[in-house]
Amino acid sequence: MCRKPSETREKDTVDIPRLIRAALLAAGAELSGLALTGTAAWLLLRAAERPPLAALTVAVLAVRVFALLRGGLRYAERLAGHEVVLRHLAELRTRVYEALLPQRVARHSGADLVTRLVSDVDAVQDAVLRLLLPAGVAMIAGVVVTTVVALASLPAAAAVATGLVVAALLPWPAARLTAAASAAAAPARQELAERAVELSTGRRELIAYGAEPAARAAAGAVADGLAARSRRTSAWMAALTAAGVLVQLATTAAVALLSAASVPVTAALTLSVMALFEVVLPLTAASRRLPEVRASLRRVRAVLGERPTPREDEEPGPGHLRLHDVGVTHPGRPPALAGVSLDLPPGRRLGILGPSGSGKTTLLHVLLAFVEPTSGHVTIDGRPLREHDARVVSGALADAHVFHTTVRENLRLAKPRATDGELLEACATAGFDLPLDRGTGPDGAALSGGQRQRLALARAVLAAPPVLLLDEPVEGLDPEHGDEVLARVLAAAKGTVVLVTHRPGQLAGFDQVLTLADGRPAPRASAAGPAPGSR
Ligand SMILES: Nc1ncnc2c1ncn2[C@@H]1O[C@H](COP(=O)(O)OP(=O)(O)OP(=O)(O)O)[C@@H](O)[C@H]1O
Repeated sequence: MCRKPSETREKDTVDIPRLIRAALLAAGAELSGLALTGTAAWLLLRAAERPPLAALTVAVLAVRVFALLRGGLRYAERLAGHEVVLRHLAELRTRVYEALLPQRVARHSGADLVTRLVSDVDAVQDAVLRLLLPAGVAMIAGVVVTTVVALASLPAAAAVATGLVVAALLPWPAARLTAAASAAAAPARQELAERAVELSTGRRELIAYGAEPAARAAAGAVADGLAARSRRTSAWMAALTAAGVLVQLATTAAVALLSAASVPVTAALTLSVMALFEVVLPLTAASRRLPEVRASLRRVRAVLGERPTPREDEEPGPGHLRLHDVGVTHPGRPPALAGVSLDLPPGRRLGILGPSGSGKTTLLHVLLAFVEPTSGHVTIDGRPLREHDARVVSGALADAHVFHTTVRENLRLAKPRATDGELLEACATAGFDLPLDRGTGPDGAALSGGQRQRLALARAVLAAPPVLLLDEPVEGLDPEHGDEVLARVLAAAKGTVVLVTHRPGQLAGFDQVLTLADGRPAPRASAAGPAPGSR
């Protein structure tokens, strides 16, 4: 479903007129409630003075009208508020889904996708219904009540205005406190998640070496630390809530003392002001969601701002890669890659050699845009690599994921409309001979290590990208069989090939060899001799 840019921009914001209508209805409902409280208080105290019944008739009628209005307006406000938000959410969810769809494999994990599609979009609902609308309603109700109090007593109105301003400021420290607490807790949360994953995925080794109790205790200690931090934050939040109640009581008492009006009117104003704070004070608790909501909105905007991936019927670019003085440094570590400059016109064959830990995989990850260089830059067909069409650069990585489905579906990831004939041809090239209907098990556990590797290789062959990256693709196979498979894969490859290997013999016929040592190119890059089975 394609939209014109103007149409897309139009849908970027909530429908403002509908939102204002919802805010006015909500403010009407709250003001009816406050008027009901005030009128009822006036009626009780005035009735105690035993006036003629006619003096009470209007108030009796007003109580009924306000009671009906409050219920009716509340119902209308819920309808209007939810209508505006749900309409916007439905539209937004579709657009986020469309924006994520083409990039789901390359850029976001499954959990990340769910977060972006569900929680982040739901945050928009919270932003409007729990924060924006209540804040608008509190403001309208505050102004109206202060004005009404001012008709009876200016000092009392000044006290109400002051109390409201103080109460309206409380959400800010609450939001900052929550943001600071969640930022401080983030490393511990990450550590807990990592420890939980290790406890689960590495349980066999932990049990075999008797290290499971210690690992469990270490995870427990991190969880306890998080709980202690959360209790401290809750204590601060309780203090802020108590401060809000104190402001409410002080303002109410000030109105009772400063009002120069009759006792029934003073009672009506006092109770209305007290009830008014019930509209304002919940904003303090609601504002705790503010940092989370802002982060979600940022993520939604980021997804919508991502460059739309070209459609399947569009031709991908030729894939001319250029690396200019590229480096990658992980925090607190020596550079994993430094000073790598390469020019790889379409059809070039580059071999990468180097001892373990020399940066070979890091370089492939840079070429796939999985890792952002910390220095230098990479272009493809003259544009920044980040903007590349995911179909231009792909390949078989050493730790390629095998999805829990069938061989066929794992292969179709590379080419969704491939026929069984094409799938079998790719399998033959990669030396993979399991039936297409064979289940692969979770994480490919139903396949042997070598079968997983060749399945990943068959997937890369099927994708036939303009730039094919191969990270030690036949390392687990016996050398003779591995060489045969590699020769077939190289013969089938039509475009650029970047091959990482520990065996220089596999690079015969390559145009260029880059040898890495400690992340840096070794002084001389050489052309290699004729290739077995290459062009
Ligand atoms: N995410 C990371 N955080 C910190 N250091 C990293 C990270 N990834 C890689 N490194 C470090 O960067 C260096 C290069 O790693 P890389 O995986 O690129 O090496 P390699 O040449 O592919 O090794 P091998 O041949 O063993 O696969 C290593 O010292 C590694 O420890």
